[in-house]
Amino acid sequence: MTAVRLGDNKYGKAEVRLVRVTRDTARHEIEDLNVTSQLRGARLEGSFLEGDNSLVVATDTQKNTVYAFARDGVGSPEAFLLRLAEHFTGEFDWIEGGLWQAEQYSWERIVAGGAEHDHSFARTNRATRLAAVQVVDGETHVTAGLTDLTVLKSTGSEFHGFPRDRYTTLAETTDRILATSVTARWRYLPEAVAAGIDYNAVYAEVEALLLDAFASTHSLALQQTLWEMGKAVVEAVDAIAEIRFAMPNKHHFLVDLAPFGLDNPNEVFFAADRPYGLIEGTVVRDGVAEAPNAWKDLPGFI
Ligand SMILES: O=c1[nH]c(=O)c2[nH]c(=O)[nH]c2[nH]1
Repeated sequence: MTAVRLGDNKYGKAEVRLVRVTRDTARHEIEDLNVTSQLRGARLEGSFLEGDNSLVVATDTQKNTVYAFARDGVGSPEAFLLRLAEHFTGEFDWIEGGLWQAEQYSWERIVAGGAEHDHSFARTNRATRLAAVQVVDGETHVTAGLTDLTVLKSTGSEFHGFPRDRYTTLAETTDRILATSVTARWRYLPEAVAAGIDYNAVYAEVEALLLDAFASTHSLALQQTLWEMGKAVVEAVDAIAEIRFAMPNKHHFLVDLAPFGLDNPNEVFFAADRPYGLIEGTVVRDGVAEAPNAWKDLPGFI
């Protein structure tokens, strides 16, 4: 008979949509999140193997806990997820760990009648903020990040010097469009987490550093731009141990206008959506211990 066993597992409620309005004054604040809570524990095996639900903290209960905790405020997605992690692992002794994730959508105040409005907002859609708290083997890891940060340089990007073989058709260029949609996740040093981090301030700082490095790097390859962006973050923010990137190269091809008797001095492009180059890399602070568990089950990263 074939022997089988239950491998890695976790369970919970995915994509709990939460909007929290803070209305202590007439000037309201909003926090708009998508929260996922998943629990792990060796004793939960019975729920998979036999349908024994005696230790299953229902996914519905996890969802309710998210909303109940929001009554006391969110503050930052990282702090909110840490509260959830501490609650589930503290309240139920068989819950050994889990993965708590959040996306946060950004809104800005509408300017109405020349002034920022107190309670009207517009979605900015610049990037989606990411946060994750991972509890594995009694250790807590906090990662933060962003996705869909779409950026483009209309010059200041070259790509040449690559090997040519019989399948190579790509022309060398000293002036091309460089465009990408950045997904990045960075891991906070455990000692910085223990000392306390202003997660919202660091998020704003990292987003600004990424944009600054993308803009100010004269790029010889998207790989080099990735390195410069990561290096800027790790050098500037002491609390960050490493930053990982996934960057699609959103190719823009010069359109041949010669059939129409026109030249095209790098002005008219076809924005292809696929295939795309996919450049991934990690920039690591020298001397810090690796933490593979921090990245367990996080989408999009090796
Ligand atoms: O920045 C780039 N890196 C590559 O590895 C690559 N390969 C390619 O065809 N174009 C590019 N651009």
